[in-house]
Amino acid sequence: MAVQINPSILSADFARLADEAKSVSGPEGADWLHVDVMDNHFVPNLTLGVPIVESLARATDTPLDCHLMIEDPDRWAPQYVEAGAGSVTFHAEAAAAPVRLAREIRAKGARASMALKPATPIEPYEDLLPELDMLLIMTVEPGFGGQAFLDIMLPKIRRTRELISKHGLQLWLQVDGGVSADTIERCAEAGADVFVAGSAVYGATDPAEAVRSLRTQAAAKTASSAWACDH
Ligand SMILES: O=C(CO)[C@H](O)[C@H](O)COP(=O)(O)O
Ligand SMILES: [Fe+2]
Repeated sequence: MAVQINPSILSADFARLADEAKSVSGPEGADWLHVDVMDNHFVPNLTLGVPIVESLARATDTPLDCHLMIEDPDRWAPQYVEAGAGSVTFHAEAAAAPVRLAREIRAKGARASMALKPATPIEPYEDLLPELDMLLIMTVEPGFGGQAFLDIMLPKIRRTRELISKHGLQLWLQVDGGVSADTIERCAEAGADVFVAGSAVYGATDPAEAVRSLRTQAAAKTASSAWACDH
């Protein structure tokens, strides 16, 4: 699979969401738009919910990648599929029944994805990987944009890529938090193929150019990485 760049609207102007979405759309633009849903319980911040995702889905052709940093995703995640999300990520630490939830998200027609906070290891979830379309490794503590990338997550990205290869799975490996021109190559080399970037895209003078440039960097590193040979 080609590398994918998913700008996070957490760093966009919330009063101009439709325009901000359009600013990164187009043939060489965002593969997905990353939508951070925070409930001030699972994380100490509050962003947006189902009605805004519904409006955003109508306002852009770019598919929505909803990252749910919320308690009780078992109850809420299916509603984000109904709101128009093409991919829904719930947190392993919050889901009561992750297998049942992933199956429900898929049955409703979206890609099912699970996220791990920095202190959550991948190993207990090895047997669940076939139930997922994407695994998200957080490279900051979830809750806020603009934080520094945690280099200590690189071994977890590598181990996860090894598990994906070992089981011959197609699932995508996403990284989220502090991904920028300075850090994206390390993530790509370690085995990530889907890159969320908030401040590195919406903090740039030209967000569309930032997407293109990040993709070029990641693709070059992926092509020269050992893990990509059997990808
Ligand atoms: O999930 C998130 C934070 O919890 C965001 O997606 C992430 O932080 C993106 O912002 P940046 O690229 O500026 O770190
Ligand atoms: Fe996110």
